[in-house]
Amino acid sequence: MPQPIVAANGHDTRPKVLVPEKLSPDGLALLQASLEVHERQGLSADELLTIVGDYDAIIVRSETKCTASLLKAGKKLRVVARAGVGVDNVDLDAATKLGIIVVNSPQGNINAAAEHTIALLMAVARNIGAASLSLKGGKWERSKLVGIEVKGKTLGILGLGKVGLTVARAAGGLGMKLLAFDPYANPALAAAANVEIVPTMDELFETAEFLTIHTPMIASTKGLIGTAELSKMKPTARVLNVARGGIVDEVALLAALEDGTIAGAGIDVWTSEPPKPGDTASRLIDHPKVVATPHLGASTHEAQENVSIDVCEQVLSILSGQLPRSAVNAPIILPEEYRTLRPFVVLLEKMGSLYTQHFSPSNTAQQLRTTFDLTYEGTLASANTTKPLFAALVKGLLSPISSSDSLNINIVNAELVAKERGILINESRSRDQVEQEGYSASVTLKARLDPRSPSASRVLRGDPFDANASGAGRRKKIEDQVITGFISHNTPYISRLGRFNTSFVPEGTMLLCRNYDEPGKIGIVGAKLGKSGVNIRSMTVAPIETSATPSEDAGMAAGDGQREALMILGLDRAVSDDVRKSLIGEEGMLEASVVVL
Ligand SMILES: NC(=O)C1=CN([C@@H]2O[C@H](COP(=O)(O)OP(=O)(O)OC[C@H]3O[C@@H](n4cnc5c(N)ncnc54)[C@H](O)[C@@H]3O)[C@@H](O)[C@H]2O)C=CC1
Ligand SMILES: O=C(O)C(=O)COP(=O)(O)O
Repeated sequence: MPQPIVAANGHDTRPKVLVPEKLSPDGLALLQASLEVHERQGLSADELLTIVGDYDAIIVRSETKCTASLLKAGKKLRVVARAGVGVDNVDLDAATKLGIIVVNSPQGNINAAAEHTIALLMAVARNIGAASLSLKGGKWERSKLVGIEVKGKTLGILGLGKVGLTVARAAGGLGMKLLAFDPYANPALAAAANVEIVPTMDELFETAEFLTIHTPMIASTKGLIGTAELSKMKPTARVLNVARGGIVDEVALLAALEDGTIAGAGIDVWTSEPPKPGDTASRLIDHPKVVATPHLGASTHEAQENVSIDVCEQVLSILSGQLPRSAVNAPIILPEEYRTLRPFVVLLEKMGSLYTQHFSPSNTAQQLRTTFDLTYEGTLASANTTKPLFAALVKGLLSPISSSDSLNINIVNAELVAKERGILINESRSRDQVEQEGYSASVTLKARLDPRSPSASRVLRGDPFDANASGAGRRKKIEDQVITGFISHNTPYISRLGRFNTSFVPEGTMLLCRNYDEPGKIGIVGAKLGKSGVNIRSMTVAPIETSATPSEDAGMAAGDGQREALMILGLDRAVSDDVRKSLIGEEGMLEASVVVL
């Protein structure tokens, strides 16, 4: 949980949450201890745009339009929380691109929406709206307001998801016959609720005495019910919409009511909310055959408490570095799964960063354009998801060459970002036992020739060393660009770097020197570093019997079969590039790179 932090100047530096709509205080109370919560109802779109940049999270209902420009203006935004189900007011593509997690509350108001649908069903069947108005107007019109019973009538359900099924169960209790059209319906759940799934939408339109809509508002459902569909319905039929305005075309619905194509409608949601005076929605609201409510489906105390607590808990999770339970634009990862993966997330980020700094420092943020094989070995091969590891690797690869504020990479946008930067990562699993030295899982990152550029076969990439150095100091084959890491006692280790088997903790500033395995090399490096005021904190030497031959490995003098060693030094401060270069000039020193991990 984020802790309250007060800066030296006394200002509150807790993460900030903007709440521009009415949210139940039950959830907000959870935030108040560790976050700065600003409830600002009634802001215009422009005002919102001006202030959103100050906030780490925004919690909305259906009124706030989280457009691409609003999300872009939210420079610090890490989460958009929708206290409800429908996320059609959030530009999900833009959020994903920006690495902003969008969460919702998929269960909290389902019952409320279903009960509201039943309320409209009964109100439409029994003329409740008109009767109430008439009586309040001093009239007593019993014979004019005779209704119909729903018992024995057919309810057609378009969209048999959570709300649709809950409506079905309640309507079944009222003795209705239940039909549904939903290409993705769960047949077992449908059968258990006595719902017959029909193969075509037309069958629903033709048979239903009441048609109720419970699909989300997405491109394929916008205007799903128009003049053609309404004309297939019985003249006695009534339409209910507690899903979203615009799924039923309002102009077509008004015409169908006026010319008697259908008998009535119960509508909770509108194309434009609130409807503007004089527009079609307003004419529908005034229509005597319509029972209208102002988007009240989720407006019960119970539902508002549920959704508020649900999304506030998720905001807290995300702002404290955990994963939410209902991310709309990210994979669902169970907390216990994430706990197991967490040390490897740290390892993968370090491996990515080590790769770029050691093997590929001349690349730019725009294009890393490399193909990698990433293999999860041992027990890690059975992980349900590797998304957080993938994201950590992409972040690590790019962090040394991107400014940190442009680098909001997480499970939401990692794949997109990798694609944009030309990075191809092939993930695979190897169940071979890696039980040794107290660890049972490891990860290997291997660069390989980019199949996208055939000419790459002779291109030697990633010279981490001095391009002016001659002979052995010059270049490294892409096949040698391998890093293996493992976790022991929650600490990340590198066990292979290039051709060297080693074991070191990738942390802080490190100097990596390849040299002939001869006496005196450590002394030379130590003296040079000491002269420039740099202390050595740790040291590991990894020897190798080199296998390179001059013909295979252009520019490498190691083909003479001389033993090489990789010296890995942990340093207490940064090393200037001049000092690094001066090391390569020394007798038997082949390469030197500095990495910060
Ligand atoms: N009026 C209000 O206050 C409330 C409105 N809602 C609305 O209800 C919608 C549904 O909510 P849930 O049931 O929780 O969603 P859900 O995702 O559980 O169910 C939606 C169902 O619609 C189906 N579907 C999608 N396209 C379809 C199509 N072209 N034809 C037939 N079926 C299709 C899906 O397969 C899915 O089973 C939400 O998206 C939201 O817009 C939800 C809560 C409150
Ligand atoms: O949850 C939904 O999809 C709703 O439509 C509820 O909207 P609201 O939060 O009441 O503005």
